[in-house]
Amino acid sequence: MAFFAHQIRRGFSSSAVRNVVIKQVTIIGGGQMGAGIAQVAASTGHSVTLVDTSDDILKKSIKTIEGSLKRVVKKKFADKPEAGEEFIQKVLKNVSTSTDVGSAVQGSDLVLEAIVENLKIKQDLFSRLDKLAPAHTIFASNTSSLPISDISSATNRLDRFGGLHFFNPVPMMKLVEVIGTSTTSQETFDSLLNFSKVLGKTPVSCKDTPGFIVNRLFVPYLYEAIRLYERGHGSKEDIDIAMKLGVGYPMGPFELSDYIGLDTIKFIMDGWREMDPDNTLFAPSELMDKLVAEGKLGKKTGEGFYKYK
Ligand SMILES: CCCCCCCCCCCCC[C@H](O)CC(=O)SCCNC(=O)CCNC(=O)[C@H](O)C(C)(C)COP(=O)(O)OP(=O)(O)OC[C@H]1O[C@@H](n2cnc3c(N)ncnc32)[C@H](O)[C@@H]1OP(=O)(O)O
Ligand SMILES: NC(=O)c1ccc[n+]([C@@H]2O[C@H](COP(=O)([O-])OP(=O)(O)OC[C@H]3O[C@@H](n4cnc5c(N)ncnc54)[C@H](O)[C@@H]3O)[C@@H](O)[C@H]2O)c1
Repeated sequence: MAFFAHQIRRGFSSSAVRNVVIKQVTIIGGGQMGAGIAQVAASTGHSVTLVDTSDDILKKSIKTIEGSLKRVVKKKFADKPEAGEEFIQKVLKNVSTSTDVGSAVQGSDLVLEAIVENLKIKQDLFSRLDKLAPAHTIFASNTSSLPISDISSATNRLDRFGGLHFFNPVPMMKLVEVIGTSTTSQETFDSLLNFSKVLGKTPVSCKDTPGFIVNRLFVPYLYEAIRLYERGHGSKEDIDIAMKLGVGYPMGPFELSDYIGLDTIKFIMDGWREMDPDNTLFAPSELMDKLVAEGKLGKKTGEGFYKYK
């Protein structure tokens, strides 16, 4: 950590902004990840504004949050259902929704982006936000696979920009990867670390390298699983059982891929192949391409490697 902090500090710019205690959070993108992050931030007393492109999507996000909170209170308030209901209402009160990013970022200490995994779309969003958000506001991206420095390059707040990579499902997964680029200031990095802790998560410090820590190790494993299956070395059911019972993973690679979404996975792999075309690790999978082309994207569409319903 000392070495890493030193590396980060080297890039510290002359910004006058000091440690920001994050109270008010704007989350852009109310999908799987954005809704989960909004839930956890609101549950820990933050004032959250969730932004998406339509009111219908935002209604669905709030329904998802409500459903997940019900699962949380079932355990947390097992003997006190009234207290559980009170908790849910209190948390929901902390979340407001908006389709207007301009007004949503006013007064915000942190803008956390969890929209589609597309560099150009993320850059366009942040470039716009940079002109609208207060000077002290920290920007962060939840990207799984894009360099944070490529996203932040669309802004003039390089010292107040970092990565906060959460894991799916956010309410259950304890880890947050905190990513500092060579220009992220120490103050910004510390604010993001503290924020992750206040959310009840365990942060780890990462450099802005492909896949950070988890996905750098995880992607080769997932991809080798699909190749094993394509070569006929094992059924997907047996590969899943093997990894659950042999290594203690809660989900096998095919179950997990269906859970993450095959479109997200394909998007990430296609992007990495574009950046490093000769790396055999990122070679395309016929089966994955076929499933995505057929709209079999995993749990969310009712079918992926497995059928649901
Ligand atoms: C195959 C080839 C593919 C190649 C592709 C390569 C490219 C890959 C690219 C990477 C993609 C991006 C990845 C991303 O950047 C990073 C990630 O997020 S990776 C995903 C990490 N997540 C996991 O690994 C999840 C592992 N699974 C689990 O931990 C558990 O299975 C689970 C999800 C917690 C569910 O638990 P289970 O025991 O299985 O099932 P239950 O339903 O009984 O749940 C247990 C317990 O948890 C409560 N719960 C579950 N979900 C929620 C929720 N959303 N909100 C609230 N509570 C929840 C549930 O109620 C249960 O509570 P209990 O009954 O015990 O009180
Ligand atoms: N799915 C995962 O397991 C996972 C895990 C960690 C990180 N991530 C990353 O999190 C991000 C979001 O992933 P997700 O799975 O939640 O995606 P998702 O498709 O579930 O949600 C994305 C949401 O963003 C909205 N959106 C798109 N463009 C927008 C814009 N310009 N302004 C406002 N809203 C916009 C969409 O309407 C959608 O509701 C991606 O960068 C992804 O790589 C995903």
